[in-house]
Amino acid sequence: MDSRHDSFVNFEDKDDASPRYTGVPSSPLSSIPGDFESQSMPQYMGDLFMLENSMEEIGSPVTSVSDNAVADTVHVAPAEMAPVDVHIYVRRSDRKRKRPARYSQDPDLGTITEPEVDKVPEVSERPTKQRKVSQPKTVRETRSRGKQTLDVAISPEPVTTAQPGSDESPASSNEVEESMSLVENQSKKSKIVKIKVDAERLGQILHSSTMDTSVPGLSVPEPSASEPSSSLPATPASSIPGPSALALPQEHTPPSSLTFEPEVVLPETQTTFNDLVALSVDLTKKVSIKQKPNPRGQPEIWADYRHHLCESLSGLYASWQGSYYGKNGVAKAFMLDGNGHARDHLDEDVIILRASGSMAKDDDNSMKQREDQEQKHQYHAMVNAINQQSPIAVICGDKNIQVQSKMPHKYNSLDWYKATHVWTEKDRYKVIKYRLERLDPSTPGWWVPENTEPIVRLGALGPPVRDCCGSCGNQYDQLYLCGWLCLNSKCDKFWRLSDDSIPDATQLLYDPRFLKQKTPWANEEAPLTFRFPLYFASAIAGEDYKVENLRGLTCPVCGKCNARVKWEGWECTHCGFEHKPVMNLLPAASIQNQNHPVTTAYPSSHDSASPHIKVSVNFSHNYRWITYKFKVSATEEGEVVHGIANQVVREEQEGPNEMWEHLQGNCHGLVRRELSNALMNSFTINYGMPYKFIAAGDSLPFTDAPWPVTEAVSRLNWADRITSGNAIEDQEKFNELYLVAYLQDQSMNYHDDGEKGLGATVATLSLGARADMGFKPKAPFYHGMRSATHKGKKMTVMTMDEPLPEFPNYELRKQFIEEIKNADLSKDEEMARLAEMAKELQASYPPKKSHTKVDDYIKLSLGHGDICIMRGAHLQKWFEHGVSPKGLMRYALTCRTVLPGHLKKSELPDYDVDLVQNEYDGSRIAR
Ligand SMILES: O=C(O)CCC(=O)C(=O)O
Repeated sequence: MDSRHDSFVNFEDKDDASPRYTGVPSSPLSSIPGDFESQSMPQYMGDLFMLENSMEEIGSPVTSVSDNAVADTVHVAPAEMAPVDVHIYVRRSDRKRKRPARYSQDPDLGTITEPEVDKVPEVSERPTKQRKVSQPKTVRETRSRGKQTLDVAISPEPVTTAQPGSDESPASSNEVEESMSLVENQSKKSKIVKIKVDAERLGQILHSSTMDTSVPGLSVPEPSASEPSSSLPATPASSIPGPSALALPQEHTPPSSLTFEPEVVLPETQTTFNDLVALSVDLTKKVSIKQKPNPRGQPEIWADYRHHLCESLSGLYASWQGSYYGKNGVAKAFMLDGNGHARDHLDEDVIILRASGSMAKDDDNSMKQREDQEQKHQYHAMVNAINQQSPIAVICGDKNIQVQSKMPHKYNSLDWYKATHVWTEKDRYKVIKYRLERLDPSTPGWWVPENTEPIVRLGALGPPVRDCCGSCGNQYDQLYLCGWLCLNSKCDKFWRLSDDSIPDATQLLYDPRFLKQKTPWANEEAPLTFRFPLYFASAIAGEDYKVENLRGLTCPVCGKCNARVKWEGWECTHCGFEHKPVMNLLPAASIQNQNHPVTTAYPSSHDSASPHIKVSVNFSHNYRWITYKFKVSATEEGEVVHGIANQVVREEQEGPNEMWEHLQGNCHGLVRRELSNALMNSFTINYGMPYKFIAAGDSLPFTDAPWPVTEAVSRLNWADRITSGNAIEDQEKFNELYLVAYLQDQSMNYHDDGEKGLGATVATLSLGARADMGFKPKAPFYHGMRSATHKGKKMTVMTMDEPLPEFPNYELRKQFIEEIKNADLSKDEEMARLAEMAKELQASYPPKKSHTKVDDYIKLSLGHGDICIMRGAHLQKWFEHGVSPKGLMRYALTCRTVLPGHLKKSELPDYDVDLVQNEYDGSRIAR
């Protein structure tokens, strides 16, 4: 199989060690010394992020208003705590009410969907009663990050529960339909009191009483005449955050028909709870992709294909498959596409996402989490991004379910973000989650639906509730309205509510104060625009061939990402923008390696070969000709010849130096071919007979070729003759030349040139940078095992190919092959036996010895002007070769003989492929 296209260009700086295909972070965690879990984080960062086991102290007493919509308890702080404030209210329950804001699985979306519209905390089926609650003592304000916040504790005084006009008996503490948990730090000592609260009604009351209607965007209904809102206790809206600071959506305004119980005190923190539920539901609403509204704008950059995106944004986002990109241990970018985690969130300013990894395909082919996510490199890279205040770029795919609007393109840049929180949650498995906040939220993002206003702006709700774990002592923000949770995955209270229960993962609603908090950074400037500056040719020789200067184009006109496909420069396939700076060429003199100077003497060899390879050497025409002969199968031989050129060869008239310099300026039409959602690594062009693996018609006549092409064909024919001993009239002449131009770091993966209908000899002239070329037997041949599918079942079976003596398990394999040949087995029996044999072969390998990897038999070091000839009808069937150049720029001019009959009539070229030229005879370099 031809796998030469499998390698993609990594356009990043040379020092980047990141893998090309995966979302695995690129770099070692060099910036994270030792055991990260035990590190203290800087005090000044304390407000900005949550980090497991970080030891930052916030100091202020923490009160958490907590409740999920179905939890039943009010946690009351112990009596000795001071100050003690009571904020409980009552309502009549509404047993008909739908379940609270909760997520449900929508088969259409295949993911979580918006909660039910009627979003109120769940109520019990029990009859309800009004409860009188003790009056609050004080409301204490504390200051946090320059904002007023409310610390609330609750008095341990008894709770009365008789509702006026109700004949129901007081509810027991078990009769709670909704609760709010007000917890002081010493949660272990908390006393639990259960009350009924009608959140909706409460919301109504509060809307009509404490809302500051002057807040822009706030929609508050006029209180109706029947509403005794004037009897509300006077709580200056200006003194507290909460509803006065909320911009509540109209649809969550409660109905105005309910009556108010004047004896109930309305605490401000409580005030927000019901609104918080509604707000949370509204903020986390999800709409199916088809129903998403149009965005108000367009992304700065966009792409149709992942490889065009990655090549254009390399250095910022170069993850061909994964959703995450990091470099040197710092998170750089995320790609958000598909469904994500159930509680992923993406609004105009905030993103919550799950760490990538730990997923595997389920039986139904969907990706499912299969194991706990651990705090690995990606986690630490996010922590580094937080600590270093290093912005993160976010790209959104058109399959993203969280984003509020329809994505105009397959991939769209969103914006730059601050990483603010990393933490661990738990569903079935532990999940690592991140919170990102827009770096500059001053103007609405382009993806905000047109004609809409944000529901609530960043920071408008004040800071989130923060509490401290009674067991591990760590402090965390409260993430969900169900209550505060310890997020230290090593703590015995991890992911437990204050009553020690584990929250129902399907019922979790984000606390809007957590979602919408504002995190100040010292510098909130984006480090780059997504439209990268254009590259202009450098005056420095060779600079234009450097990998970082080859990255794709983020079109300055339309924003489309276009990989660099043409040798001549960049083109936008959307708007036609072109950028073709004239490249500064590398002179032949620059090829000389001062450590290994090539002189007029026969150059020394830098090749290596396995001991079983027969090596012979000849010297002629200023080439050192080394021949490597080896068995390519049990019955056939093949050879690889390496002609190492010296200075005389290189400097010959129309020789390698002149060819090299001419080709750089005159070989037009080189392209990186687009093949099944990838681009071939290097630039290529084909002359003469069409070479099958390139689409027919992509070949040019030799008459259109620059002179070094026809010169190379002639020289390679000559080299084949003098190394094979064939007379010119017996020679199967080359009629095709495939020219490959490798720029820095481009390479060709292991492949064979065994397309059917090709002659037995393939020869290459190498120009420019030195390259390693490896030859090895194909893995199934070498190890005697291959994968097979039999009756729909995937299995590894032994191959029946006769092994070579140097292969592993040589004797055993021969014995097995004989056994199969002599046994009279049905196909099923044979496959079963071959599978058993493969197991036995595997078992006989020493521990840690790979049974898929194969080492090179021969490694050539090809220099400028060198010739490589592969000869043998079966060499390409059993062996493969791969090339990795080591310098800035290299050409390989490879000739084959495309035999008559190889191409269908329709594939035959409509030009003459015969080379009318003088045959090269090497006379100028004879020695
Ligand atoms: O780059 C080279 O030297 C060889 C190229 C090659 O293997 C091919 O064209 O198939």
